[in-house]
Amino acid sequence: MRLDGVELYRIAMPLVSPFRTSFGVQTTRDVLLVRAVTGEGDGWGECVAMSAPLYSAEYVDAAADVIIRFLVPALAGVDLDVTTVRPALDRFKGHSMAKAAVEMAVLDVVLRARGVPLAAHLGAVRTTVDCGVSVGVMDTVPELLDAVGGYLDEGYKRIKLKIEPGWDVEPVRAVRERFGDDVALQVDANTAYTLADVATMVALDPFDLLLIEQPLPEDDLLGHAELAKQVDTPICLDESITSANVARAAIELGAAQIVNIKAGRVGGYLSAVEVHDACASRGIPVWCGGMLETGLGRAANVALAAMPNFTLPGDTSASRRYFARDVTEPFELVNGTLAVPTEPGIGVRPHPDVLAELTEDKRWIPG
Ligand SMILES: CC(=O)N[C@@H](Cc1ccc2ccccc2c1)C(=O)O
Ligand SMILES: [Mg+2]
Repeated sequence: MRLDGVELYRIAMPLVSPFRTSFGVQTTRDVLLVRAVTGEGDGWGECVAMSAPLYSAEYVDAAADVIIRFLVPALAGVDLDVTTVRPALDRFKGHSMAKAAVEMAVLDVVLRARGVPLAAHLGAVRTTVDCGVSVGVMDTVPELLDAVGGYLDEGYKRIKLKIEPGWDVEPVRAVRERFGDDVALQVDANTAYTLADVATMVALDPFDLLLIEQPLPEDDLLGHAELAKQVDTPICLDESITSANVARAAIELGAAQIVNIKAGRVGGYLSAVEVHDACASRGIPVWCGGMLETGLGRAANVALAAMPNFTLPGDTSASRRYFARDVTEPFELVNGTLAVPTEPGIGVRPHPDVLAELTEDKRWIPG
């Protein structure tokens, strides 16, 4: 299968409510979609980078540039297949989210042509995945409790609270006091603390959290290993885990007892499988992280989250958690789960009218 070319779509998706984390507030999702066109059909990929390099070093304009300048040209003349796309892209350093978007589009077009669902290709063992929800930093505790109550009423199986210095122990205590000890509860600091804050992390121990996600900077594996010795709550890494090699190192160092897997962060869904396998062979449970994806990335994430070692609820929330209207048919929560797509490839497509309405820029790159 040869690549005729790639169409890039830049779409702006307003969020249903501002989403605040330790690295800033988001009100709109700035999305880059990749449509791979071949003689046997087309496939869709989604780049999960943000507008600015706040979560990681990548940002949308840079992803578009590296796709146009290097990644699409690298696929010219390649016989597109699930085994040829990564070697063609891996010549280039970094730009994991850009690579993941291109790889996802190629996986989609190839698997659609073969009539194989992505979930089947990845080795899914479930037909539904348990869903958690990520709750932003709020202005007041009452506001937070209202938001958490609403998500619990919707059926989410796990609550994740964003924390940062000054908004950590108090909101966690308030949620425990209001909703009890049985609610599955975890926190995500997005690298906002240092080892000097160990007392704050220890102060979270009494609340029986499932995990503390990425408390320290993404390059501080030894710091996380030291912190893990001083706190009872398991340490989960997100930003730090950029490949299966780093996952193995983090686990060996005792820096991660749990891993959040995001295909975009590790360079694609095939790399995500490698991270899954590296964790599984070391008895480290994983869960599927979220980057406020549209239904396209959400479909692929749900397929990934159906793999055996994804044993904790992920951030694969319903479309309505973020968007009043998704570019695809919305993913709806049913008894706290999302259904794994069963159609070939990623199993979903953008609705043409919605895509046209949301598209701010479109660009064709010949293969
Ligand atoms: C669901 C969740 O908490 N995701 C990320 C953080 C995050 C937060 C906000 C975002 C806004 C735009 C794009 C990506 C984003 C990622 C995390 O687990 O660390
Ligand atoms: Mg995180």
